[in-house]
Amino acid sequence: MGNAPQTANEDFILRASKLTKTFRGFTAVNEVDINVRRGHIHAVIGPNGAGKTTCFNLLTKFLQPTGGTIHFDGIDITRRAPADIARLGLVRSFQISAVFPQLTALKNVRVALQRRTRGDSFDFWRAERCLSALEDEAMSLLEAFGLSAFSGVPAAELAYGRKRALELATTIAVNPRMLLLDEPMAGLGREDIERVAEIIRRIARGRTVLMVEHNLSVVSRLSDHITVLARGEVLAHGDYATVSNDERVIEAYLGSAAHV
Ligand SMILES: Nc1ncnc2c1ncn2[C@@H]1O[C@H](COP(=O)(O)OP(=O)(O)OP(=O)(O)O)[C@@H](O)[C@H]1O
Repeated sequence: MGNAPQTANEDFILRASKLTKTFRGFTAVNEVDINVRRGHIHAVIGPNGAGKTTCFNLLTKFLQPTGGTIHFDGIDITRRAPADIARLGLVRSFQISAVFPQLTALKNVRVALQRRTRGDSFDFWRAERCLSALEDEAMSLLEAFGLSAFSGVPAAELAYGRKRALELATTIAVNPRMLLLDEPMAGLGREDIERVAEIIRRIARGRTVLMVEHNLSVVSRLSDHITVLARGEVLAHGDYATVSNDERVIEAYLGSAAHV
């Protein structure tokens, strides 16, 4: 379907329209439309310098757009602050999680669960007794993320892939409606990639995921819908078969290290 227009009555949880970002006269993102369907895993891909990271930072409100609008579940969030949209349920990985290296995996998840029930602020003076009430829930989250054997291990001592899994577990603990992941596979070896891909698949049950990802093999297996950016503009969108057969996409990737 390439660049076919998307109709207004489809159930999009996130809608970015004509999103634009200019840095001192250089337009890094130019009138980009991204519509993310509720319950989908949506990937944003593109060759180096395409504007993916800038787009991600615009959607998570870490950057203010020069132009365009962003709606989350019908609410105009174009001018909202990151913490504000996190409260609405649109959460960037590692925005909330902040894994504490000296705390065990279990304590990290427990603190994150406490945060869900108490909102944004930590209250370290809360009785240890109260935190213990969340122990069972924390253990089952660790189990879901393949970390139960590491519950007593300080986060700092976990292998890289497991640390990534813990970060995702603490993000999910706050129960976001939509999760935005910035290159979740970056720096991971083959085995960890499989593990994290499975975690993302599980996370996506019952919520929406948008990810910027370089690993096209992962994108092809995980994504329901893909937006391809090149030179700050949307080149194509659709499922993997559609975009990977698009002449303009193939051309944009030629000469870059990755091929679709
Ligand atoms: N703060 C900034 N100031 C000036 N130019 C910027 C800034 N941030 C990004 N750019 C430029 O905008 C363009 C898009 O960058 P961006 O990092 O969004 O691309 P990307 O698709 O994420 O690239 P990569 O895959 O290499 O990470 C690049 O030309 C980059 O140099």
